[in-house]
Amino acid sequence: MSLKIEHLVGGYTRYPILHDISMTVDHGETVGLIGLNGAGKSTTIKHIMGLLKPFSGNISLNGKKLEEEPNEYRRSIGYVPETPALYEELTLQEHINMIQMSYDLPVERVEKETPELLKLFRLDGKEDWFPSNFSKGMQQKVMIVCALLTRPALFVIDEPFLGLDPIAIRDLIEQLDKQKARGSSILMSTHVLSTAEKICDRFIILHEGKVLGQGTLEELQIQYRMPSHVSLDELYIDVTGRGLL
Ligand SMILES: Nc1ncnc2c1ncn2[C@@H]1O[C@H](COP(=O)(O)OP(=O)(O)OP(=O)(O)O)[C@@H](O)[C@H]1O
Repeated sequence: MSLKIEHLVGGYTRYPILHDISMTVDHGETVGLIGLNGAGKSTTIKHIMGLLKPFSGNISLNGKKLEEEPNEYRRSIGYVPETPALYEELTLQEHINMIQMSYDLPVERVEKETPELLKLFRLDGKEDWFPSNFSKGMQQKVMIVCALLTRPALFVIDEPFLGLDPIAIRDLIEQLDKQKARGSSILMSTHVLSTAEKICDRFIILHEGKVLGQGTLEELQIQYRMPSHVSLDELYIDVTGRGLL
């Protein structure tokens, strides 16, 4: 699955937040979307998810825009938002059942994988509980389990590491690796650059609604004339610092 964003101008009101954003996430690739608070990461993700309409520009999955094949487009993406969105009146098991039905997932596979994933994320035994009463990190895990069950072609994950404990982060990374080995692509926004450096193939640096740079760490080091020992953290602070001047 490849995601292509071309010359996206977008935002919430008539004043654009994103200015001429172009980027791609290729088949089987993990791309890190990084940028300061307010840079436009979540806004970009909301446009990809079709929650906001572009003022101009195109967003396509395997060449198809959301308007062309809305169901196929939406089913191809597993979205884990920054703020978990759960149904107050549904139990954990009912959330799983709803995902199975709405994505028309094979029942046997869901019945086999659900206990494994719930155990992995230490949510086992809580099937009859209401996730709306869970802690923020536990709610995030419910969203992650639901997204993993759908085996999407593209994972879009907003700030995956902020609410999770270190064991859950390790387990999430392992699960994403497995999905990637099956050919899924991953786009994640994150501030945790040391982890992003380990797991992302490429990075897109957003700054004030514009793409300041993109590429592998090596390509960014060359682009910004920095030595090869410079970490993503150091590079990012230097580059965004220059952008702020
Ligand atoms: N619902 C909204 N309505 C109007 N403007 C918004 C809304 N949400 C965000 N913005 C504005 O859009 C800009 C980009 O915000 P966005 O949430 O995309 O940043 P971000 O890069 O995800 O930041 P963070 O790292 O803090 O999550 C900010 O100036 C913000 O004030």
